[in-house]
Amino acid sequence: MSADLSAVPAGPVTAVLALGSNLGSSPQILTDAVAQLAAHELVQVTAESPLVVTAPVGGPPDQPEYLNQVIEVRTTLSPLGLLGLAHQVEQAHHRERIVRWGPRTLDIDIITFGSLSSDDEELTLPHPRAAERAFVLTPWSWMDPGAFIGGRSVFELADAAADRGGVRPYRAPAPSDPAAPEAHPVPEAHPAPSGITDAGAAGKAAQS
Ligand SMILES: Nc1ncnc2c1ncn2[C@@H]1O[C@H](COP(=O)(O)OP(=O)(O)OP(=O)(O)O)[C@@H](O)[C@H]1O
Ligand SMILES: Nc1nc2c(c(=O)[nH]1)N=C(CO)CN2
Repeated sequence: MSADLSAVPAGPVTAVLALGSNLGSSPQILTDAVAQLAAHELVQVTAESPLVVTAPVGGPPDQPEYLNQVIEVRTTLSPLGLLGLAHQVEQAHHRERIVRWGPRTLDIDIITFGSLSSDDEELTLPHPRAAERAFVLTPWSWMDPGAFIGGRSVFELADAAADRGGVRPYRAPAPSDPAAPEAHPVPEAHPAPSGITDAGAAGKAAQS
């Protein structure tokens, strides 16, 4: 399939994004990331799932649990423009790619972009592993119980996913809660995240 991933859509397209973090102050990182995506003039965040705590799937066995969330956006960015924006937001949170499926401050995957299909390695749509990941499907089904991916019900896929038992709702700790989890330490000291700009987002067009 060869979709034109740089094409700016004629009108707003609904896309589903999955966010994950297991290094640093994950609840704050996800909150900031959604705000940074929403701050782009060509992106509107139209729905947000609850946060979920999830057991790591793949990668190093000793990595911390993840905090995951799924959001829906309406955008007039091109598919690659939206990917570029996702990468900018990841970089603002010092995402490093060291080990495949290794721990990260922030990961943003594009799960669907309208009804687009793409087998391009740079941007595969729908996301090739989303339909088997409860850490994506469960929060997505809570946000939108009628959602489909690849013609299949997200709700039913979540129920069938091998990692479904590793997903639970996130409960924000009360400030005085002795069980409040520590933020997962990030290996190196990093400067505060910088603001997100349009600079790297391809396919930018005037809002329609
Ligand atoms: N649907 C997609 N969403 C995000 N990135 C994608 C997608 N399809 C392909 N990619 C490409 O995958 C590359 C690797 O992405 P990343 O390092 O975030 O993978 P990952 O999140 O660790 O693993 P996984 O792809 O299994 O979720 C990116 O540079 C990007 O170009
Ligand atoms: N629980 C969980 N496991 C993962 C996650 C994630 O976000 N949550 N992301 C991965 C690569 O994208 C690999 N494994």
